[in-house]
Amino acid sequence: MPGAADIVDNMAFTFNENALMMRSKASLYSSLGVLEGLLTLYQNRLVWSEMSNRSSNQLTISMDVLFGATLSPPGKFKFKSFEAASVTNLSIESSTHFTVYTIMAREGGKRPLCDTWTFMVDSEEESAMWITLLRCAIRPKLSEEEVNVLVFLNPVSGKRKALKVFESIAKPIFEIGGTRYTLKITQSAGFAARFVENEDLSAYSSIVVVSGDGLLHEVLNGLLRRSDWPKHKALPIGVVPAGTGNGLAKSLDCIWPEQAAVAVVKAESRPMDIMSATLASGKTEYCFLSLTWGLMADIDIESESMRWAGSARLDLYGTVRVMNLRYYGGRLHYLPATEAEAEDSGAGASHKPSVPGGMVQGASASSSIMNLADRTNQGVDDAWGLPPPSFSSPLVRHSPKPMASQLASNIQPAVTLHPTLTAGIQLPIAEGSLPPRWKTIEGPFVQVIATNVPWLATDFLACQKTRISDGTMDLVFSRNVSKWQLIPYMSSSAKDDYMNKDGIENVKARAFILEPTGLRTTSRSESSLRSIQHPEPTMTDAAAAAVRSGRKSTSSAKSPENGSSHRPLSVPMFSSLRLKSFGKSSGRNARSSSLQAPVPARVRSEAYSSYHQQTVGKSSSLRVQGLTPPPQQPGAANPLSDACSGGYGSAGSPTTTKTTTAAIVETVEGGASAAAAPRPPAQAIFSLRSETELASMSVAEAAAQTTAPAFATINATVPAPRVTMSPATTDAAADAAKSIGAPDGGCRLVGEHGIVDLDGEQVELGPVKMECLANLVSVVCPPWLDESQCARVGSMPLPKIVEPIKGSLSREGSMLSFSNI
Ligand SMILES: Nc1ncnc2c1ncn2[C@@H]1O[C@H](COP(=O)(O)OP(=O)(O)OP(=O)(O)O)[C@@H](O)[C@H]1O
Repeated sequence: MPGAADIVDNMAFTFNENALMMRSKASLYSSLGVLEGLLTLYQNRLVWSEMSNRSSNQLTISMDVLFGATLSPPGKFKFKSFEAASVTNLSIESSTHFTVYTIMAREGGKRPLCDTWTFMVDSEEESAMWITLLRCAIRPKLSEEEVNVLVFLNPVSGKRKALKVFESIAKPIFEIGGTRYTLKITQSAGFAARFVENEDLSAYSSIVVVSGDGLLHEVLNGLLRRSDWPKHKALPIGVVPAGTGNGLAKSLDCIWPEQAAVAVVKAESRPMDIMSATLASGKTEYCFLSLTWGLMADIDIESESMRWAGSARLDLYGTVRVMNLRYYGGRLHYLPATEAEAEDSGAGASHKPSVPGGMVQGASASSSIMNLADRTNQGVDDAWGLPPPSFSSPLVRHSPKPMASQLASNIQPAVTLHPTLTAGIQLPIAEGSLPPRWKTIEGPFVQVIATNVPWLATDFLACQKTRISDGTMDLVFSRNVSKWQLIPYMSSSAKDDYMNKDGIENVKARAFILEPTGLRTTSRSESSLRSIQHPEPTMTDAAAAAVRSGRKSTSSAKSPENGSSHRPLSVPMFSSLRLKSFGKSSGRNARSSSLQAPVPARVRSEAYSSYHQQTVGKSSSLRVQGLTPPPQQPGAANPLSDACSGGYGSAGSPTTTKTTTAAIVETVEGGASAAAAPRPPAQAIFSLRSETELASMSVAEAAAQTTAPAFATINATVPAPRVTMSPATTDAAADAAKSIGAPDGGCRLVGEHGIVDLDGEQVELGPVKMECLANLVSVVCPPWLDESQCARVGSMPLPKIVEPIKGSLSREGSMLSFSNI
């Protein structure tokens, strides 16, 4: 029977950018019993291979689906929930066993599958090291010490279940994933905004809300009101959905709280545009979701009193409103996106978000985590009956398929938009006064939606082709349309091909100005529509307040002019204009803005890279514009004004906001790359020499000679980042390493990104490696760790010697292949 060493000796592996981080013998708890094997951690996957004469099962877990690692008690455990798993496993201080946690998306929007895999290694130290390195691999951008997530929880979100969602799902997932957090339960509306506006945020690595879109809107605006906001623009912001509409979470394909919590653990982010809207009062609000005027805003705001119905309130009241359509007088001026912009964002775009890798989807609070034994060979029907996606039969390597939403990882920054697209345009807009390329559409309108995301609520697909970081927004509007034409659009069955047909018009725009003329009618008869073409807008606060409180008196009044069901209102009546998400909370915000707003009966809005909340402007009293950057400290760089130098429609520096794969948002000046830029690789202290070479020289000599990267000289036996040295040389090695600044603990860095000569072909080597000389266990020092952090990893108690890795390189494809098992 071949031993482990024989098997490993005969391994042939294809070397690619997937760097090896650790490998040791490990037994896997499975339905077949405890199987002996070899566990290998690569940067992008965890591979376990059985070492047995009888069978040679193999398990490959992609890092995309792996979100946690904890010590665990001996034996095979079946957990009923994340909470149970965390309570049991996190109380363990040392063990030779550890468990890894996976989560995978399922088709059809079903609750994701969660799973656990338990391994046994030779020593407690080795087990601890596995946990450390697994967590490094799961969240490659941040060390555990750097993570401190500021969590705001709105206890009154949605059906008031946010606390339960947090306690039973998010919190245990954070803990399992080694993610420190600071929880703030909001005491009132405005609590979170005040906190982020005034408190020192330097201790936090990201901000996450457990709520709907409304609280996120609050947080974004609080953040952008800070005088030092540019300092925080790269702070990721995310949402664990627990609200009513949850439009952002849906648009990010992250509607299950588990998915969102896992995304937070992984600390990955993606860019997102922001829309700025300036109210008539001069107050600027930032939105990440949409701006609605007319039908949608009415539904949202006027159904506030039906919050008890959860998200159904939007459907229920939506039906009422569609059956009793209102028509609003107004003009919509917009700057169309250029053909190139429209092509970039529209053609072939999916409503599925593009999400960097690593986003995984989760399970429910009531779901339980089960062991392999409970799942193997079970069907997919059982949410926990994972048909072992990663537990394959011999010779069939199975890599769990990344979730469907993991599309392009190279999210492009938002297209540069000029923050002065509407500057210089005077309101009211006189005939011919708009700059070139601007277009005007006359109302009356049933609705105008400016959307930055496809979904405004979990069941309302507003515009399938909208993309959250293309630097443009989609205007979707309806004018002379009947309720019957609207129904298909209002249902979630609306697809792209529905646009620009049957009364649903859609254009891509870079900026727009909405100029309500002050009238609302419930009739679409020609005479009614004609009669409101040129109303005399006047506005009183009382009337605005009536609108904002959703009273319908004005809309139902008879026209004194023609006796039809509409009439020019005694005071102009405007639809709600909502900034924010399709949630009620935003309505409150919107209303308060409106109340303070003076008369101007125009709305001006501009997305330069907008946060888009379903922002609001309820009524003529709102004026929305996207031009005013948040106040800044003197001398501070202002990405908004810096980008203002061109004329109308000209491009300037991109100003974007980022969100996570799941839900994380962060502002970035100059595009996604600024925030996404990897940390510089750790400094190379040693270069790696071939085994033979090192064996023939003393450690001190080797240390002295290997101060420069020398991967080009390395031959094909090198990719296993380890060399064999006798224990006698260990102390000397440690001393030598210390003398040139290598970390304590017998570990040293052995190189940085470099090139190896592989069968005559130059192959790029992965990240910096750290070699632990003391016991020949090699780990890769991830590029995001600096030298001292590597030292910390290296100084951990190290496992016993594991089998040396030998073998030869071959280029037989991109995946690791085992030739002999
Ligand atoms: N403790 C609190 N009491 C009352 N209101 C609060 C509190 N905390 C936050 N709010 C406000 O509640 C509003 C509702 O927000 P949230 O978005 O969380 O829920 P939702 O409206 O049900 O969901 P969605 O916005 O997705 O439809 C927010 O605008 C926020 O300002």
